[in-house]
Formats: sequence, structure tokens, C-alpha cells
Amino acid sequence: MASNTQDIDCLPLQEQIVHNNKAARAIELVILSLLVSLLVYRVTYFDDQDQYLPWLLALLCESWFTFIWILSVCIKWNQCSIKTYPEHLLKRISDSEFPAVDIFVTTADSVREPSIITMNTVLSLLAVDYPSNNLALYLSDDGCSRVTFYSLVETTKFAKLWVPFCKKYNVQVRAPFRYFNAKSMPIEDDSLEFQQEWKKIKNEYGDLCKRIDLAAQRPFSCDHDSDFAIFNGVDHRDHPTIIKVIYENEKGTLRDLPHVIYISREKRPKHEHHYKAGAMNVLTRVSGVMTNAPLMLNVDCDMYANNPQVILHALCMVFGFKNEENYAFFQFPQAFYDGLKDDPFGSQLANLSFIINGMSSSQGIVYVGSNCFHRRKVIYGSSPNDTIKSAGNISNKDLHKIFGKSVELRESAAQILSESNPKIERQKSPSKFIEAAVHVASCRYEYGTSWGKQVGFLYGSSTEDILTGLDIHGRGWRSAITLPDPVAFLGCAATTFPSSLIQQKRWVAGPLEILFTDKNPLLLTIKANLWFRQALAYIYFCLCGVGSVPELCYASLPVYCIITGSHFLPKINEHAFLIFMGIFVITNLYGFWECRRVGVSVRMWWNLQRIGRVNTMTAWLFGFLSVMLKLMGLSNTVFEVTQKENRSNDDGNDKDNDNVGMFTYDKSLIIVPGVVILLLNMVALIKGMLKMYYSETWMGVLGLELGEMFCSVWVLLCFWEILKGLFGNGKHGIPSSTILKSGALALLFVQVCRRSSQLF
Ligand SMILES: O=c1ccn([C@@H]2O[C@H](COP(=O)(O)OP(=O)(O)O[C@H]3O[C@H](CO)[C@@H](O)[C@H](O)[C@H]3O)[C@@H](O)[C@H]2O)c(=O)[nH]1
Ligand SMILES: [Mn+2]
Repeated sequence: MASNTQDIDCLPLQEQIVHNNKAARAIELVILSLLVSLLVYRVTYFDDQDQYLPWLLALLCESWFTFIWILSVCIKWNQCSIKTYPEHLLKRISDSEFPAVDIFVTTADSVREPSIITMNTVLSLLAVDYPSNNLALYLSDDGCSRVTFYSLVETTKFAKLWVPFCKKYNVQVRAPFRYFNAKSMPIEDDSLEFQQEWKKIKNEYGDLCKRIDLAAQRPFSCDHDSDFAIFNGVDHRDHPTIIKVIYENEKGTLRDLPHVIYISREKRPKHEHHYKAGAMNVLTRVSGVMTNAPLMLNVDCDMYANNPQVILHALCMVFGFKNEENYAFFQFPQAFYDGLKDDPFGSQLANLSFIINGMSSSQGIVYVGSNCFHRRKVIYGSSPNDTIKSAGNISNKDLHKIFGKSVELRESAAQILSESNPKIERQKSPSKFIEAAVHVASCRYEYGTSWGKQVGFLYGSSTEDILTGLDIHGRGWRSAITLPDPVAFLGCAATTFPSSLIQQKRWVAGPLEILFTDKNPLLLTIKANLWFRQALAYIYFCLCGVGSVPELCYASLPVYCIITGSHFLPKINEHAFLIFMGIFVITNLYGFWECRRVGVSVRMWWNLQRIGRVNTMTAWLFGFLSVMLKLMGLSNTVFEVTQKENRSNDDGNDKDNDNVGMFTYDKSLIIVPGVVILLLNMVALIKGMLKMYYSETWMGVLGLELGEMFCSVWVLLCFWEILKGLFGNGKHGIPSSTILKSGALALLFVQVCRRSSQLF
């Protein structure tokens, strides 16, 4: 018997798998040596040039590319991943030992984020395989929308049928819109009883959808019903806090539903609300006074739990590491359902897995804002070896300064900070704490406290997630990511080109802003406990936006050269040309091989390749510029919420469906630099071809800008979809005003080229 329990204790909760990376390293080093030889060549032949300007610019750009390449080689050098074993966890701990988890869902706009999507996320989370008396679900609604509130009330009613059904038949997909969307009948069971229940639930779900749809279409008046009356005439930018406990698991029973709580924090036009970070901090505080779970899971409104055992997988990481107390947060990857075929906009992030596995072998993955479990005490500012705080002798005065006035919050925070073991007596009835919750959700609460600065989710970047994770790593914590099968969470990727551009812009602007704060990764390595290799990874992300400038410059060099008859590449009969061809061919083949290793199709690789160039020269450039403007004090970066589309609801007859994934355009100027580059390279190619046509000898042709022309062809291939947009109709065409503006800029560039070639 004794040996038996010992066996059980030995069952691993997680396993770290080290991947063999020798071949990839070798190729990366080959590419690196080619890049270095290129730089040497540039410097050596500098004086031989007729025109210095293109040569100098090329040298600068290539130095940048080499630097970025070195960063990526360092990050990817070691590769490892983590496998988790929830079946072992279930053998090792009993129901009473499961820690409590507070689940946060954020939504901000019931139009851009249709309620039914959010509600499916809620349903999937309410139905996870976990003792429900240990769970509380908080929905933060930054849109202060009665539709969202109404939907949550109705959804909770439906959940009373849905959750028991899922658990009884061990349903695999617990977001009903996906479950009932499956073409065939479900496989869970073939008994008559199941069939009947399935039909009944499906009908109930259909009704729920209809009610939510109706509510969204016709803003209903709600004078008589007191619960809804609060929403009458509210302006979502100017309203008091609304907190409602929609369902309370009073008896604390395992089989019941978790607590369900609706929060719309106070907003006033004069008070900054800090977008998602602000919402997360209110969620942290409200849940702190109401349930105070030691673990918090946060999920975007469109990321439903696709694996019912997701919390168990997370706990395998929470308890599974040798030095478990050094791990701060546990991330699951962002994966997407119904992603567009071959990912034309590159929004599914398929090609990041080598970076992720590289970071896993260092301090750990970055926090990506959703699908992540945090230890509450880490969010409360503690460090791995915090002896003062864990000894429980943090003074009340300090607590006041850090956490603010609320007595309830200070008490609960002290409890979290003093307890190293995440098993804390939790509150059975959140509704008793409404008053305290409303207090901590008010917009003035954070004044004079450390919220957003030292504790909570940090302010100062539109990617609050990267900043917060960086700060946590800076304190010396580690983090972990695992990829269970089936995937833990699935969300919607941006499905239109304009919305993907907006998202890309935020994703590069946010990290770039961080470089200019006291959370700069290099500072954190020197002054705090960020590991050096980890800092390199953060810098790699922070610099993405900056990279748009050399890339844009490099893409306009061939144009400059062809127009002015100069060179930035060796002629094709010179030996040095081989260095360029080598770099071009090997990096492309290597990128292709990387994609194949993670199962990306050939078509998708090609799409990623192209959209990478387009995004860099459009959205990333705008991200870069917006940060520059912010630094100069001329503007402020804002969080623009991405449009979520409810595509699974489409019946397939929709004519627009055939066009899904085709490029569409709006009047936004974000695409202009891309169009300019495209027009310029077209002009350059025509000019180059004319020159070729008129040259008399073969030697004459060889002396032309053939390498440069090759580059222009490549740019054209990368911008092929935009090229189609120049001639497209309706929303598939680039608006003529945008084309005119781009044309004017292109003309200006040509003129400048002509002038400057006489000067340099
Ligand atoms: O003022 C705001 C703005 C946004 N959100 C919520 O934040 C989430 C993410 O917004 P979304 O528009 O979907 O942005 P994405 O670019 O898809 O989000 C990714 O990038 C963000 C940082 O840029 C992270 O915060 C997200 O977790 C991550 O999924 C959504 O649930 C929103 O409802 C708020 O609660 N309040
Ligand atoms: Mn999103």
C-alpha cells in the first residue's frame, strides 16, 4: 500500500521535452556568416562607389537585418516544450485540494464583439471539468451595455441545462455555437435518452440566440424591471459602477454552477480608464474582495475553452515544477477557429512556435493577454524570494499605500501575500461584498495607490499584456506554456484586411512604447532580475516596429538605383553577387522548412511570406510613427478593439462567404506607404525593361541594374494582392483617393531621387 502511494506521488505532472535543434542552428549560422560577409563586402568596397548614398543606406539596412537575425538566433538557440498530464493530477490530489480559480472575461463593445460570441466563451468556461464551488466567473463589460447584461442573465439560465448536459455526456466542445455547428450528429452517446436531451438543448440554445439577437436589434425599454433600469440612458463613457451577482453557488456544491458576476466599472470622461489594463485591474480588485482565489484565469471575450480539462492542465504546471514557487504565470497559446484558409492576412501567428519554444527554454513565454493563469500574489507585486511579504508582516500603512482605501481589499491582499500555499478559505457568498466591490471599481479608487504601476496590470502600453509579463519576469519569476490536445482555447482571428492591420499596428506599437519606459528590458536585466536571453526576446518584439523603416528603405533602394542608373547590389557577373543570392535563397528555403515543420501548407507559407512584407511596410510603420508622435507629445496611442465575426452562424448561402479572405480596403491611410512602394517598383521595372530593350550588346545588358530589377519583381510578388486592389471594384478596390495620395507621394520620391543623385 505504502509503495502504491509512493508510486502515485512519483507520477509526473509535467514533462519538459528538449528538442533537437542542431540542423536549424547550423543553417542559422550559415545565414549569419553570409550576412556578416555582406557587411564586410559593403565596407570594403565603399570607396569604389560612384554614388555613396545607396551604398550607405544599404549598409545601414543590412546592419539592422543582421542585428535582428542575431537576436532571433539567440532566442531560438535552445528549444523546449512542456507536456502536462492531468490524469496524474487527478490521482494525486483530491477534490478538496483543488485551489480556487477566479475567471475573468473582458468585453468592451457589444457591436464589435457580438454578445453571442462572448456568451459562448462564458458557457465554455462555466462548463469546464473542475469542482464548480471553486470557480467564480466575472464578466467585465467596458461597453456598459444592457444587451451584454441581458445576455449574461439569459445565458446563466441556459447554463443550468448546458453544464449538467456537458458533464453527464462528457461533451468535448463546450461552446454551444461550435458544438451544434458540427455537420454530423454528436458522437457522445447513441442512446435514445441522449438524442432527446441533445435535441432539447439544441432548441433551448436556438431560443437563447434568438433572444440575444432580438435584444441587440431592438434596444428594449426596461423601465419596470429594476435590474435593467440602471442601464436606461447610460452613456458608456460616463456612468456609475454596475455590479450584479447573477448567480451564486450558495451551498458551495460541486455540481452546481460557479458564481457568475457582471461588472461594468465606473467611467467618467475626465478620468483615464486605461482600456483593457484598467478593466483587468477592476476585475482583480472586485474578485479580490468577493472570492479572492489564489489563481486567476483571464480570457478575451472571443476565446472559448476548447479543452474541458484546461484548468487541470494549468494546475499540472502550477504544481508540477521542481521549483514550483518560482513560476508566476501559465499561458496557453492563442489559436483560432474557422481561421481563413491559408491565412491570407497572417493573423493566425502560425510561425511563432520556434520563438515560443526558444523562450520556454529561457525564463518563459511572454504573457499574451488571454488564456493565461496568473498567481494572484504575483499580480499583487510579490517577488519569488519575498521574505518580508511572505512572512505576513507587511504593515497596514504599506497595504494602504499600495492597494488603496478599501479595508476588505487590504485584508484579502494581506491574506494572499502572506499565504505561500494557494489554498485559502474563500468567500461563499460574493453578494455580501457588493458594497466593497462597487467601492474598488470606482474610477477614483486608484489615485494615490500603486495600481497600474507596481501592482495589477500595468499602464503605459497599449499591449498591457507584454508590459505586465515583462515586469513579472523582471522580478525574477518564470512562466510556462503548454499545448494540450485538443487545443486549450480557440478564438477568432481578424478576418478582414483592415481589422488585421489595426491589430498589427497595436501589436507593434505597444511593445515599442515599452522601450521608452523604466521597464526597458535592458534596464531590467541590469537593475532587476530579467535574464539576459529573456531580455533579448523582449527586445526582439519591441523592435518590430522600428524594423519597418529599414525595410521600407530597402524596398525603395532598387527604385532609386534604376531611376538614377546607380547600384546598391553587385552586378550579376561579380562574385559578390553570390552572397546576395545565397542569403536570398537560403533564408527563403529555411523559412519554408520552418513552416513545414509546424505543419503549415505551402500556400500558407507563401501567404505569410508576402503578408509579412505588406504588414511591415504599412501597419508596422504606422505603429512606429504613432509611438514617435506619442513620444513627442503630439498624440496618444489608443486601444482599438478588433472586430469579431460570428462566422459559424452563417448558413453558407451568404454570397459574401465566397469572398471571405479576399482583400478589402477602407479609406484608412494605413495602406498608403505600401501602395507607394508598389507604384514605385512598378515604375522602376518598366524603366528597367525599357533600358534592357534599348541596350545594344549583351555586355550592356549585364551592366544594367539586373539585381535591382530582381528585387523589384520580388516586391511586386509580395504586394500582389495590393496590386489587384489597385484595379479592384467596390470594397475590393483601394479607394481612388488613397491611390491618388500614394501616386503623389511616389512622384515626389522620383523627383527627390533625381535631385539627390546629382548631389551624392
Ligand atoms: O477598453 C478595452 C479594450 C479592450 N478590452 C478587451 O480586451 C480584449 C482584447 O481586445 P481585442 O480587440 O480582441 O484585441 P486583440 O488584438 O485581439 O487582443 C490581443 O492583444 C491585446 C493587446 O494588444 C491583448 O490584451 C489581448 O488579450 C490579446 O488577445 C477583448 O476581450 C476586449 O473586450 C477591454 O476590456 N477594454
Ligand atoms: Mn481578440
